[in-house]
Amino acid sequence: MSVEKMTTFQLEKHVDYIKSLDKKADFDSVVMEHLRMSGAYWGLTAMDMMHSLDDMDGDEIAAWILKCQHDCGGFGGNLGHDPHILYTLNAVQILALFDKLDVADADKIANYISGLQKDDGSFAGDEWGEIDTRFTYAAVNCLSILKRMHTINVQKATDFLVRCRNFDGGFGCTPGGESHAGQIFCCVAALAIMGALHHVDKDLLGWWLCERQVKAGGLNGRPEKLPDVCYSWWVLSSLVILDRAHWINKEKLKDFILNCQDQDRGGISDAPDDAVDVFHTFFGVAGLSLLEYPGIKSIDPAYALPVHVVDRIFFRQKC
Ligand SMILES: CN(C(=O)[C@H](Cc1cnc[nH]1)NC(=O)OCc1ccccc1)[C@@H](Cc1ccccc1)C(=O)N[C@@H](Cc1c[nH]c2ccccc12)C(=O)NO
Ligand SMILES: [Zn+2]
Repeated sequence: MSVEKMTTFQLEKHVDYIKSLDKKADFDSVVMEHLRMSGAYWGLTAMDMMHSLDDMDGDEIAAWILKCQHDCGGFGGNLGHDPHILYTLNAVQILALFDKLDVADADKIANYISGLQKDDGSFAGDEWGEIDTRFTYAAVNCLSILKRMHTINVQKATDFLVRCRNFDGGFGCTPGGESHAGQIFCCVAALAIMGALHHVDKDLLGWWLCERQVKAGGLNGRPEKLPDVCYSWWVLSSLVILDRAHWINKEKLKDFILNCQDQDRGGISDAPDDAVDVFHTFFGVAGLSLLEYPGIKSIDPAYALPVHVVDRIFFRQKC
């Protein structure tokens, strides 16, 4: 049994790592260029959880986001990139972080998203028509934040997700698709936002999810796979929504995530001693947040936004 170096959360190092990203023009930033909107959402949400969103220029970022919007209402992953439902969600999430939802035309965005819903209740990701439960989650999260849920057929959206339920209690990307932690998160979170969690067998799915924890403490995405920090989010957020989070060993998961930090340069990787990236840094901080690690703001397990942001959206007193 190797003695893992016991470590604490290196908050300041992770803040500096994320701030350094914008200036880098290395391989990663080129490869990730088409999903820069997602990268911005991961980095900025992590910054807010670490009490450092004020270090970022919200006005400059909001201006860039609006330049990524097309006439159809959808947002692309970067300037000049085609609109897609995933980046439209990320754009709206970032505006919510900065309390700048007022700069978005909610009706125009809702029109884009509702136009992607099919007769069977499913959602396409864009005009090319790929169907995936990820896109239902993106549609439902985004429209809920914009208060435009009435622009889609919620009952048919729910019926499609139920048709994607498997015998193991999990969900796949389409009916008959095998259960995968990422798809399970999307379906469980979307059902929670639509108030339809009664369609989920919490004990059956809770068992499948807690079985994702390996001896080393980390969580994997499917049976027999290696543990990966991002599954700390996909699996644990689903368990929190199903009220079964106490079925895993939280202490061992916390140590696994802390062990994936780069102690010197900051950032969190998918597994110990791997290269860090902004994606796993976000999902590592979000996992620690769900584990109620001291000094990290709470994150909402369904909206994937800090709780104070979700509260501001839904409970702001209209003066
Ligand atoms: C395109 N992506 C992936 O395929 C990652 C790759 C990976 C990371 N660790 C193990 N594999 N896989 C991934 O996100 O799988 C989780 C998943 C799968 C399907 C549905 C939802 C989540 C990553 C980017 C990436 C690529 C390569 C290495 C690290 C990060 C990615 O953008 N994932 C998306 C997953 C996703 C796509 N659509 C979504 C809709 C809602 C929620 C999540 C997503 C995301 O988390 N957006 O916020
Ligand atoms: Zn991962």
